[in-house]
Formats: sequence, structure tokens, C-alpha cells
Amino acid sequence: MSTLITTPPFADTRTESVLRVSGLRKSFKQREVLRGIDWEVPCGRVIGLLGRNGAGKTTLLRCLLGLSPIDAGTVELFGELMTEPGGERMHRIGFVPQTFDLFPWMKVRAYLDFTAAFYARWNHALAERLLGDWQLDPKQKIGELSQGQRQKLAIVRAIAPEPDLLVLDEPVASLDPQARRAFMAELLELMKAPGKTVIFSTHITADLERADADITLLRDGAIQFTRPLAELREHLRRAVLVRDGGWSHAPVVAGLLKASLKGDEAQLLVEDANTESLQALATREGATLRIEMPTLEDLFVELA
Ligand SMILES: Nc1ncnc2c1ncn2[C@@H]1O[C@H](COP(=O)(O)OP(=O)(O)OP(=O)(O)O)[C@@H](O)[C@H]1O
Repeated sequence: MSTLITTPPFADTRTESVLRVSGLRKSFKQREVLRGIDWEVPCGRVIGLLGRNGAGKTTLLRCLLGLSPIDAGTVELFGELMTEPGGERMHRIGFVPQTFDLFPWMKVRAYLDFTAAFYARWNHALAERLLGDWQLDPKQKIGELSQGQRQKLAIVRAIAPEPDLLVLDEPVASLDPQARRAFMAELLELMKAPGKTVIFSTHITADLERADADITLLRDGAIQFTRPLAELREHLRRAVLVRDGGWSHAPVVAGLLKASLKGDEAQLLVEDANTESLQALATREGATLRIEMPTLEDLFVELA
């Protein structure tokens, strides 16, 4: 049984890469979290980074941005190695960390003005509009903001420089549903400008569906695949075989990625399912066949 979906080469129109990672390794003490990451992110896409708790998403994002030292491998951003001095490159990157605990004594607007001074580009009108839309009081101290309000501020700070690459580590974890939708709408608006790329880690698969993201799965310290959501939808099916008496072992069919046995049902996640072979398998096994289209959440549960 295949446990890994191979990454197809991207089409010619998408070969320009924002990010190229090769053989990236990272350990904490004796524990190797990233075990040779090879990853290429094409320009102009929204990438959803998925992986279970502790899979290493935060670690990977921090390593990519030079916020955490790496043990081996290379990271290239905008065509330049991260080891090269990169003042200008950093102007093109926006980052929303998982938690934002900086400058509790500063007031919201003062913090944004202070941060703006570090960037070559800063869209003051956009920052003001977002403060209003997201009901952030410019005069409130950061230390007095709720977790969700802090996350909103971190997003404003990351978006205002109109970065070419926006990296967000679980940006919506503390946001209420309205704020999440508003944030996703801003993200998609930002993406309308040519050449913008977004990488965000999340557990909320519905947001990735809304953004029509490319899905990257991090598991066992490696990138298992990066594929457009539409392509996953087109190629992956769940075949459910049902028979009285259940299953002692999982049936096997071409393209099988994962099988799980639950009572009378054998659930097979299959790539490029051939309906005839599945039907023949069901007949051979004395089972009825149902073919379903898995949701992204189903896929995550099955593959992560
Ligand atoms: N500074 C650190 N020191 C030691 N271990 C660390 C450190 N940072 C992360 N780890 C470990 O590395 C592993 C990956 O953590 P990481 O935060 O990158 O996972 P994640 O995929 O972002 O998880 P989650 O979805 O829960 O946010 C975990 O086992 C974690 O305990």
C-alpha cells in the first residue's frame, strides 16, 4: 500500500519559486523534528501547511524565516540563500507568529507607527481601515488586548507592508468566526495583486477550501506532498465496501493510499480510483460498494 502521494511537477506557468528548501534538518536536543525537508513553493499561490499537533509546522516556518537556526540543508527565499545578508528581502516578508506577546506597554497605533518605520513600504490607509473593520482601539495598550485582538493586530502588522510573501502560523486560532471570515476575505483580496504568495499553517480546513489553497502535508519530519486542493478533490476518492461479518484484513486495490476497517465497513482512500476495478473488488469480496468524495478534513484525518 502506498502511504505517500508523490508531488507532481508544477506546470510551466508556476515554475517561478518564492521558496526553495532542500534537505532541511532541525533537532531539539536529541529529537529530530525536521528530517530532510525538500519543498518548493511557487509564486502567486496560497499554501495551506497541514500537519498534526507537534508535526513541526511552527518549527519549519521559523526555520524558513531565519528565526530559528537550522542543522543542515538550505533555504532560498526570492532566489537567494537565507545565509546571504537579506535586509531588502525581509521587507518583502510578512509574518504572523502563533503567539504575539511583544511590547505590552505600547499602544496599538504607536506600535504600528513604530513598526512602519522599519519597512520600505507601508500601507497606512490599509492599516487604518483594518483597525476600524476589526474594532481595534488604536489607543489601547497591547498588554490589555485579548488573545484574538492581539492576533488581529499581528495580522494588520504583517499585511500593512504589502509583503510579497506572507507567512502565518495558525493565524485564526483565536479569532471568532466573523473575524476568521473577514481575515480570509482580506487574505484573498491581498492575493489579487500579482506575484503575492501566502503560506499559512492551520487546522481549520474550511479556510483552506475557501482560499482554494495548495495543500502541503508535513508528516514524519518531511513534506509528504504539495498539491492544489482542486487536484486532490479530482483524484482522491473514498471507496466504502460493506459486508456482513466485517473484515479480517484490508482489501487491496490499485492506487490504495490508506485502508481502515470499521465494523462491516472497509474504507479505502484511493488515488485515481478505477470504478470497474473497485466494483470487481467488491464483487470478489461479497460486499456492496459506495464511492464518496472525501472532504479536506477527511483527507487530513486519513493522511496526516
Ligand atoms: N524550543 C523548543 N525546544 C524543544 N522542543 C521544541 C521546541 N520547539 C518545538 N519543539 C518540539 O518540536 C516538535 C514540533 O513542534 P512545533 O511547534 O513545530 O509543532 P506544530 O506542528 O507547530 O504543532 P501545533 O499544531 O501543536 O502548533 C514538538 O515535539 C515540540 O515539542
